[in-house]
Amino acid sequence: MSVSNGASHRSDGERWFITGGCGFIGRNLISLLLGQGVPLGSIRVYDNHSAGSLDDLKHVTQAAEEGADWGSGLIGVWQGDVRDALAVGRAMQGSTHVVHLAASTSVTRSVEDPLTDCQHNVLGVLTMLEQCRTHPVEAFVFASSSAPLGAAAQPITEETPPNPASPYGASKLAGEGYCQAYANCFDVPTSILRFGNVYGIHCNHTESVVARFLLRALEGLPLEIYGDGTATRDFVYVEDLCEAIALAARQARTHAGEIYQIATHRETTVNEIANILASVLKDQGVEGVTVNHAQTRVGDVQRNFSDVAKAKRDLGWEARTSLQEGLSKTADWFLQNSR
Ligand SMILES: C[C@H]1O[C@H](OP(=O)(O)OP(=O)(O)OC[C@H]2O[C@@H](n3cnc4c(=O)[nH]c(N)nc43)[C@H](O)[C@@H]2O)[C@@H](O)[C@@H](O)C1=O
Repeated sequence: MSVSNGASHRSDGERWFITGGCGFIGRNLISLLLGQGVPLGSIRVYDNHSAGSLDDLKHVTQAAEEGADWGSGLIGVWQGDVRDALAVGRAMQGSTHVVHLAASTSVTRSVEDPLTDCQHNVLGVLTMLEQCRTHPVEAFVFASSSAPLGAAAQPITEETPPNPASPYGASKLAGEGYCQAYANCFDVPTSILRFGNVYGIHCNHTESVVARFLLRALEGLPLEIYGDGTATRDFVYVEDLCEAIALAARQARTHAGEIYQIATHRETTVNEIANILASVLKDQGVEGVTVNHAQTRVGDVQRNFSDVAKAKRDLGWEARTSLQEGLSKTADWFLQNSR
């Protein structure tokens, strides 16, 4: 099957509501939707400004304004907490496609403070789903992760039994459960996407390995590898991931309650990431990148990569960007924006 990832979709009548839309993935999703022809006034962002603000969004488009209304010709940015049912209910009025990206995304922070992780990730999604029960929508896309699966046999598939290795994995698993329950019990068209390790442009998420490596290299500091660097992950380029979000949202009614792994089926070690980045940076004039080793983190799994056949079969999606190309684009963006 040839996969076009939905480039020519008609977007008439869609009104996108993106929680966490000022953050890394949100900014890229907005950029993709605008490129697909979704009008500015058909996109609304709901964000607590913890990982991004209106100013960050302005790297993607200048046409965004606090509180702008649907159809105003501007992206509306509404500030609020996803656990605040009243505020989120008000902001969501009129939306058709909800993408729930707002979350606490750090495995390490979840180990330090499991309760806060739970409050953001579990109560957050539940509050959003409650709103979709009372204000019906065409789609509710939930940003999950491979973290619910923990140290499972590799590659993981949608059939792999969950066994979270961290509170973060547990909170994402609970979110998946609520999405399935709301699809089964209340007919909310939920789509659960388990993201691989996302990297790419417009990233200010300084805790993920690619961003941290780049920021340190550009400051002339050694890359810090936790453990011996043989841990593996499945790195997916953010633009590819956003194509999957848009496709899943537009097909949520057909596949309500389904889980999809959104990654590349390629297993890459942290050492390989360090090596590719060092060579990409060298090509761009940043020489002499070095590496330090630090202790392994609690809650980390050793191996993780995903079978992605189900997303290709049902959604018509597959990742298109090679690791070399994606890391090169990412390094380029950091060189231009982080100094
Ligand atoms: C799917 C899942 O993906 C992410 O969780 P993560 O896999 O913990 O991501 P990470 O980028 O923190 O670590 C990846 C690997 O890289 C190792 N590592 C080495 N050296 C450094 C280092 O210097 N920094 C970091 N951060 N990691 C390092 C680290 O020990 C681990 O083995 C989240 O986005 C999460 O939201 C999510 O859903």
